[in-house]
Amino acid sequence: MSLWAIVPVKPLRRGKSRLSEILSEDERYRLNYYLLYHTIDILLQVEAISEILVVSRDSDVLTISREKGVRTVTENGAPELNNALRRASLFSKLFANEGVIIVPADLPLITSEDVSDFLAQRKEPPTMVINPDRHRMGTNMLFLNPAGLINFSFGTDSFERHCGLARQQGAEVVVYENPRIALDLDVPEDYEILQSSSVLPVLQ
Ligand SMILES: Nc1nc2c(ncn2[C@@H]2O[C@H](COP(=O)(O)OP(=O)(O)OP(=O)(O)O)[C@@H](O)[C@H]2O)c(=O)[nH]1
Ligand SMILES: C=C(OP(=O)(O)O)C(=O)O
Repeated sequence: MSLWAIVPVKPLRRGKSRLSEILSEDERYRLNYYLLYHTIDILLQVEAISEILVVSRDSDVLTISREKGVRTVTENGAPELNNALRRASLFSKLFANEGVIIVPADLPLITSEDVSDFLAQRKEPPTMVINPDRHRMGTNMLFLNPAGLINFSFGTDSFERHCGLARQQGAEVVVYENPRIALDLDVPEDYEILQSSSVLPVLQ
């Protein structure tokens, strides 16, 4: 039995561009580097996850990930999150007979217990577990079983869209709302919330 985690990662010098008002390019690079390590370290501790797959077009991201002992897939085609996830999913669904969990690398507060608790919500397939962002608009964590249950549709207002797509497939949808999973680091306001929780030592 096999449950795969897929982690999409933008090039370290390009990711978190919406923070460019408050962080220099070097600071954003260091932040992205920290978030990549943090995400892999957390996922390595989650017992229910059998394989971790990082998808990126950045050779440094792929090298770091392999050094940490996780699988990688090189993104191809137009640089876009749903394309990258589709490619990783094509590979993982050959093996992931217990489904896939999508974990964006910009959830700085998550712990391995949060991921385990999220996965504990899964039902018999077809099923989807989803944790929206703190505005209940975006999608911050997604579990699908079977792995190809829906076509990924990340982007503006993806929370309701992902729920609708899964229901169209007759899947049982569980909405899980853990506030740590709900905090993704997108805009300066998110960064201010994080600074007050002292979880980003690399930039302090
Ligand atoms: N492989 C891959 N990952 C992506 C791509 N776009 C976003 N991601 C990753 O998907 C997750 C969520 O992305 P966003 O919240 O949009 O973060 P971001 O793209 O770094 O942020 P901005 O540059 O501010 O738009 C992060 O782990 C990103 O690194 C992409 O085109 N390819
Ligand atoms: C891509 C998404 O969000 P963001 O880029 O705002 O993190 C999403 O939630 O579907």
